[in-house]
Amino acid sequence: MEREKENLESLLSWAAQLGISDSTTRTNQPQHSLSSCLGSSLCVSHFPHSGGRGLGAVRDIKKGEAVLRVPKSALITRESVMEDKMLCVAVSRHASLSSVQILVVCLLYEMGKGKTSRWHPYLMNLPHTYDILAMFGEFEKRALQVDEAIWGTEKATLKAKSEWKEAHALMEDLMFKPQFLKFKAWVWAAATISSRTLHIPWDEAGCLCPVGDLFNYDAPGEEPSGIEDSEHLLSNTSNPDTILLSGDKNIMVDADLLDSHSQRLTDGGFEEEINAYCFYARAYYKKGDQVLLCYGTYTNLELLEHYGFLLQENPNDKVFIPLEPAVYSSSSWSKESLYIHHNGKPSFALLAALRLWATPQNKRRSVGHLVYSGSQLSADNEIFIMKWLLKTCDALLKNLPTSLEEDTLLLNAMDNSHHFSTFMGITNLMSSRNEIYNFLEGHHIKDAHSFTDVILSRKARRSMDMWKLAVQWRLKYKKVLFDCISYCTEILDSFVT
Ligand SMILES: C[S@@+](CC[C@H](N)C(=O)[O-])C[C@H]1O[C@@H](n2cnc3c(N)ncnc32)[C@H](O)[C@@H]1O
Repeated sequence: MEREKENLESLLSWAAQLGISDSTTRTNQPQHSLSSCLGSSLCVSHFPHSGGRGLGAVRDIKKGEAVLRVPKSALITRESVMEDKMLCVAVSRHASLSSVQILVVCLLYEMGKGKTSRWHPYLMNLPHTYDILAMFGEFEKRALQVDEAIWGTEKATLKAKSEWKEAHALMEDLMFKPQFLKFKAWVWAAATISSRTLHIPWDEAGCLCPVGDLFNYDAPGEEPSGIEDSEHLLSNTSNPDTILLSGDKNIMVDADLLDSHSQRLTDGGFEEEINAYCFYARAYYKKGDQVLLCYGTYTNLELLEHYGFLLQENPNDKVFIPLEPAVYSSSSWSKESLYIHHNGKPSFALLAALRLWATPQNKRRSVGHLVYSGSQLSADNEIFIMKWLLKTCDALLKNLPTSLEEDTLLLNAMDNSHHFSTFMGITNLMSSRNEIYNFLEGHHIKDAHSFTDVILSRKARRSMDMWKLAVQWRLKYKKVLFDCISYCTEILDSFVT
């Protein structure tokens, strides 16, 4: 704890010397006299329920106010790390590596320099572990229960493994110490890059931004000009003028639509004129509030994949349900647009595609204009698709190994796991306990005489943290299906009365 505090203090005074500042007066000048780059607008604080370490407001802050500036010279980019000639020459011999793989190698290279790294105070403050999907072991992966999420985890692990293997020769050329050559080191560095880089216009790999990467995440709101409208536009424009938003989440939208709503998906950006990364308040904050940053639009599974957390209330969460091939082929909606919203309502495109699919083939052309405007076609058509949706969601829920109630109980047990006997006591109330046995077996506590004496090892604790994320994710998934059933029931009832 004491060490953490010291590390943070050196980060903040080092940052002041580099010209990083939260002061409202604009200067990129180093502030040698200051012991901290913060204090005018922000301070580092702990927010246990929304991200842990983060940035809090030290005064009331207005929406749109500048809250932090980080000069270009402080950023870790491929370009800045490759000022090191040896690294630059070695990288040039491995042209097939992606920009992100090279940035991961750059980070490990700087870590290997220890105290001689120019970013040492920053590197000392990086998290030691991450709970991203690629870190999930077999047990945590299975705990997700839903095929789509299990495949996502497998894909993330395979991707990390193959990227590490491809970069191995470069890391050997650079004579990395054995601990930096390990897969574990690679996953740590790749997770750091995935969860902390910010967009810069000159390098698709992005940058690590000291102090700027202490902002925790806030989801973009549920504005009517959001993705739902964008989907609508996409499938109706023959040649959409597409742009790319939010890092590697390739959401294509009509540029005119975006301009017209002047929607800002992030609250920070690199500003050429002042050669610095600048951050602006995305909301009004009272003194003491956490000041948040929107990194982009993510579902909970994507948040788990890239950042290792999920949101209890995520307006951008989606649940995909299995659809018959004929649903996809009956309309031009993209597969990605056919989902159930976080609140249980089917997406505009899903409703439209189902309405069309439930229409006899020879009548589809004549109702096309109604479908694309979001109108119901007939009472029979609407009742049919609502019954179909309800049945599909119900079957999905029934096929999962645990119920919504059991997951709620399990999460409650996990929240009390500091007393292991309490954890066991609560889980005794669950009807299916296979998962509990697997956890106990995996961590050699199955045969403990008394659970009162059990203290979880560090490994078991980490596994429980990831298991908890998996249970939170599947519970959210189940809630969405459950809410969709309620939505369908309500619509069906409205036809009866
Ligand atoms: C850019 S860092 C933010 C600062 C970070 N909390 C730290 O201590 O360094 C992003 C990481 O913070 C955590 N995080 C950010 N926003 C969060 C939120 N709303 N809820 C939970 N964790 C969050 C996640 O671990 C994520 O990978």
